[in-house]
Amino acid sequence: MFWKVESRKEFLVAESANMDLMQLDGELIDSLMSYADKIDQKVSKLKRLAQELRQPLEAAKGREEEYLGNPLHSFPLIRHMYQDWQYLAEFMKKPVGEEEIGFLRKKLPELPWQAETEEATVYIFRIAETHGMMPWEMANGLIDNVRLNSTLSALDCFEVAKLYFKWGYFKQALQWISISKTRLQEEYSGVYEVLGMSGQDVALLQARCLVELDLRDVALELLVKQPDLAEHSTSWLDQFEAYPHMTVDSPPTLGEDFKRLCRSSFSPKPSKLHCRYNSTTSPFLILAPLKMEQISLEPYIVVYHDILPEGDIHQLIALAEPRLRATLAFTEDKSDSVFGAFLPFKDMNSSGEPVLDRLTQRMRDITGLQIHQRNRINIIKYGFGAHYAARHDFFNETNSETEGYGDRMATVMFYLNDAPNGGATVFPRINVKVPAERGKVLFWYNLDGETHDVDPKTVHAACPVFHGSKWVMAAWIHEYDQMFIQPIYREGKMKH
Ligand SMILES: O=C(O)CCC(=O)C(=O)O
Ligand SMILES: [Fe+2]
Repeated sequence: MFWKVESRKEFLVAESANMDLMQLDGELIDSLMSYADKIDQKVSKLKRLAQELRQPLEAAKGREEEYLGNPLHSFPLIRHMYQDWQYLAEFMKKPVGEEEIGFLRKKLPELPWQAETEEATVYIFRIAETHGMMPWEMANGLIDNVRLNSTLSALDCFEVAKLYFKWGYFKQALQWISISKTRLQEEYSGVYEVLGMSGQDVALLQARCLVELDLRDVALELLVKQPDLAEHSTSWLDQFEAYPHMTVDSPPTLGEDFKRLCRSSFSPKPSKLHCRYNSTTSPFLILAPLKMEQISLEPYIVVYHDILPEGDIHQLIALAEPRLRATLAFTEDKSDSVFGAFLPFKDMNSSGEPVLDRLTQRMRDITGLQIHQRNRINIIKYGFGAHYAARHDFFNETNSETEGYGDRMATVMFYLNDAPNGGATVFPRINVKVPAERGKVLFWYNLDGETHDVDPKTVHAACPVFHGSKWVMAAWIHEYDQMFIQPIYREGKMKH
């Protein structure tokens, strides 16, 4: 797996970036209001002028000849006609609110780009898919039995519909369009048109989806009802048939087991494993035994509870937050799984904070293994919709990391906050789900303890977070670092 830092995707993961975005939105709205006020002022000036200019005409009504016989009437008329209209032409031509337009133009490059907006739409898709939510449930803020205090607007739903259409999911696209239409209130249709969503666009996308689903008749019925499309409705449909939709790229694939485990409806079978106090892994534990829960024996997976002191968590998050960068994680087969903000430990370690030493020591105590503060410790923050696609932590191949330190034989992960809405770590092959709970530590071996054969059953993923965020600190523990503490080593079958 490779990491790539993508600074433009910040909006998707960093609350601070979104906060900046909200603040900018506020400034732009203020500027829009001031633009409207300026137009208002011009309009009322013009109306007042028109009223004043009309007065002599009103006074003369029905007795024009007599009226104009008075030089104090005819002179003003001539002067007015010669002078005033020239000035008025100038005044009418004068642009209004140039400053505000300039401000908006200047800010446009700071706003999210299309790629980011699409990515955010993909998050909606991923959450809907993972939790098997119907479009209307998502649009009403119902996710995995949790009711969020928010809804999606007509424009939002239309954007999601376009994404489903792009991927060739015509039925879902139609559902999203129909929600969008019900949210498109008549009185606001003019407003929506300004924002790039006309009734015509909606009807055409709807008709196109219907044609793709071999429902030309229904599509025709729809278009003839649309005043601006009725006349050419058949030629639209002919065109849609002649040029069927070409599916461009594909939606992220989410395994069935992944989805099943991520849902709150999943309840694990009672296991024969149990909880106990561990006081044997390292000398430290004799003094301070830790509450340990066995999750699986093969592969070996355990959870420790109540490990991290509040103060350390606070310090760590405070240290990491300003340094987080939006990140893309690359694997060989999947190149685009953005999953959150990420901070390599070495970037943070330069600050020489004692909390980092304390936490690394804690990891050593828990695992009984050697952990070095190189760049193998990461802090990850998952924002809305962010997840971690299923993969193993071992490489089972020769690369610069395995050559130098051996493979990633074990993983230890601290949950730094409660993430009750999504965010669990799941091992789809062995039906294991570990909810993200503050202060908990998850530890597992990726390789067989004796032979160091890779264990494909350790494939794991992080469920998308659909409300709030999830913070973890994870360390990959390497084989060669254990050289002096693990003398027993038998050659395995599957070793690279
Ligand atoms: O965040 C999680 O639950 C999984 C993270 C993980 O697998 C890793 O960092 O290796
Ligand atoms: Fe992992």
